[in-house]
Amino acid sequence: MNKGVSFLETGIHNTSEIGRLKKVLLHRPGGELENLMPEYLERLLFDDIPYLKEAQREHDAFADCLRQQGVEVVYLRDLVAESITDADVRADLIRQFLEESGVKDDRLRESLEDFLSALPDKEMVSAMMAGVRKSQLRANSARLGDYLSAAGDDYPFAVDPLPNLYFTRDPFATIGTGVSIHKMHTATRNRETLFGKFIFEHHPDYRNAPRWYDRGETSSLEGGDILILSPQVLAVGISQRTEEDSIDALAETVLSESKTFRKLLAFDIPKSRSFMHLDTVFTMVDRDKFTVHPNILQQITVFVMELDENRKMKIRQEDGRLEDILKEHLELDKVTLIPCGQGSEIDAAREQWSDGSNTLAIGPGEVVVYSRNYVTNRALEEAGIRLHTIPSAELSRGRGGPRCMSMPLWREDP
Ligand SMILES: NC(=[NH2+])NCCC[C@H](N)C(=O)O
Repeated sequence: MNKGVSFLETGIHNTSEIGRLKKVLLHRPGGELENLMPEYLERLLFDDIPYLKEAQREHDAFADCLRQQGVEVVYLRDLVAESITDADVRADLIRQFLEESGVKDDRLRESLEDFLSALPDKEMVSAMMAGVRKSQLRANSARLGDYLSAAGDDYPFAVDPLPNLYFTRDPFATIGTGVSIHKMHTATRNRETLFGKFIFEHHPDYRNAPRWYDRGETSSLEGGDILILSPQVLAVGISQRTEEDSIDALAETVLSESKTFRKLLAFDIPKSRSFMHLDTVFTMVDRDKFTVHPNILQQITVFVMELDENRKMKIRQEDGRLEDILKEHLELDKVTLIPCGQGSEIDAAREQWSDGSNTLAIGPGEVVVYSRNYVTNRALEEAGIRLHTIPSAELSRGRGGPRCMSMPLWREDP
């Protein structure tokens, strides 16, 4: 395939986990983290409140590390702002955003519309991401302030924050030259996918990308569950966040419409908060090497999905060890699994909780990892993997690592 042409056509080229990374989408955490309150943490999928200034410093170190390795970094806020191609698109974005934010009261909605409309594009997108405090609207209009006080509702937000946005891996995913836009498992994250919808409908560089899945579907699918093992083989987790029905639908479109993919391996993993996505327990670090959380290895079941000669989906369960299953389907001589925590049950559990198994490959055998997971990192190094280590004290409090915090837009073929 002519890479140059495909890149110009859809803006996306992502046929593996490990091909040299050329362009990646990040989100620098912003005001949304300062709208976290202890009583709403669980609903907002956080376990603690990161210190924003440090989280931004760590995130900038992540972006700089990628740039130093020749990766072009683009930011979600900028892509959304660049998708606002005219006044109608802008009005549409505001309208849909407020509708999906559950703003029902007319006066409140009008006041929010005024508030957002008065901001320049980038600031408006940041304000949507951060959420809107009622106190910000009160400051804008004394009359609305009286009304809000009279309404007797002491919930402090007119619009909730979107604190999980820095995990750009999840709301949509690039696969081959196309994209799947997701229906998220929780209401908290579902509004994030609206930004994806606008980018892939309006952004001049990305609006031609084929759509493998859409946010209007009824079952949930999240990007942390989607791994591109090779240009032919996709892996998708059946997890706390991704349902079997979604995998059936994704397999149907990707296997029949994409140029290269021939098989989908569905990984059934335990459904729990600490293993929310497949990429929290399993990531690819080289052509034939993977890092995996050893404490759940026995609990993973793999199903193979393929279209037969009549283009009917065939599904069969694989038995045997994970390394043998991977070896067979990736047509390799040998596969090495590198256990998170280097064989210690305790170190594995602790480091997996802070995303020790969640590596971002920027080329074959070369990955970005969190500094705090030093036991796992030693195991990776001993297995011959080259590490780029980034600071992680604050970012890790959101329960996601370097892979969760990145969405590749363009990788070279592996
Ligand atoms: N791809 C990932 N593993 N993403 C991690 C997302 C973490 C986020 N707090 C959530 O619960 O949704």
